[in-house]
Amino acid sequence: MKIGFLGPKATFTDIAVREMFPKEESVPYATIPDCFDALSEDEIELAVVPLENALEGSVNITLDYLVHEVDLPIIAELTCPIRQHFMVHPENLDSWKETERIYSHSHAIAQCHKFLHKELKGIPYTNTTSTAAAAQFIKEHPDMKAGAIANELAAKEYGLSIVRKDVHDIHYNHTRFIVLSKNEMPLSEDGSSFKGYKTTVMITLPSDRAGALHQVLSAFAWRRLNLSKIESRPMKTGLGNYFFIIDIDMKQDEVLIPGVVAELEALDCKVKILGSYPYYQLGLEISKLNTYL
Ligand SMILES: O=C(O)C(=O)C[C@]1(C(=O)O)C=C[C@@H](O)C=C1
Repeated sequence: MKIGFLGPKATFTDIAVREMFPKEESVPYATIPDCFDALSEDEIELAVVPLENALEGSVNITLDYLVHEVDLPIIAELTCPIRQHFMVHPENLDSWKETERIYSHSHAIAQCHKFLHKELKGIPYTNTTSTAAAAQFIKEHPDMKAGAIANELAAKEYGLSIVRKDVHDIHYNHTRFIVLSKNEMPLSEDGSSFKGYKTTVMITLPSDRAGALHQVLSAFAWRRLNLSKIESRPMKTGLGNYFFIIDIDMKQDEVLIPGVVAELEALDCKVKILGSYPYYQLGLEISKLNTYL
């Protein structure tokens, strides 16, 4: 089975894939849309992309592609701990305090705001397509006074020196990744990483109706359906038009979820189920990193 992921080698997404699918072939793609396209065009059977970080919130490009650009179901969700480190080219190790530019994924930069403000105040950032892309760039530019924020595997993969470890603002830093596939794929319910099932729905409210969101939420509430996430995003059809993404804390059944969908449709809402899938909490053991190289 071929699995596409946000690359290059040694992104956090790559680590999530290695943890969840250790025996499968994996293929890096430069951007999140490239992963979606590769799956749509059957170059790969699964795609793994980041969805949400505990400190920085949703990865909007993933949400927007899921809703506006493709029709690909979510078949699993993987949550991984995220540890960010600041690294430079080994040739610049002694002079790292003279860093003139910091490279990383925008989410990673935002997760390390306190460190950057305190130790590298005022140094400009350049956003890259992933943390590992930043590490690769630093490897290829020893002549530049630059550093990257990335993980330990990336430091090893691209031969960089970590000068500050664990520079993310808050200890509890996790990112959720989603696995997409055109085909149903039985995934294991054994082992301690399996945590349960979720169903994700996208809901568009009828325009300008007072109390519409309240009615939507009560359709879930009186059925005692537990919601673990509710998020709104612009419809891209004009200011003030939003859709909602709601995670229901259960597997799709034959009664409650079809009931909620029918009730919402009767309220003139548009409802689309984006997936009903198992979710996993992966613990990244640092000792395992060496086996990935
Ligand atoms: O750049 C990476 O390493 C990724 O896998 C992407 C990503 C993200 O998009 O949030 C994943 C985890 C971290 O939160 C930072 C970056």
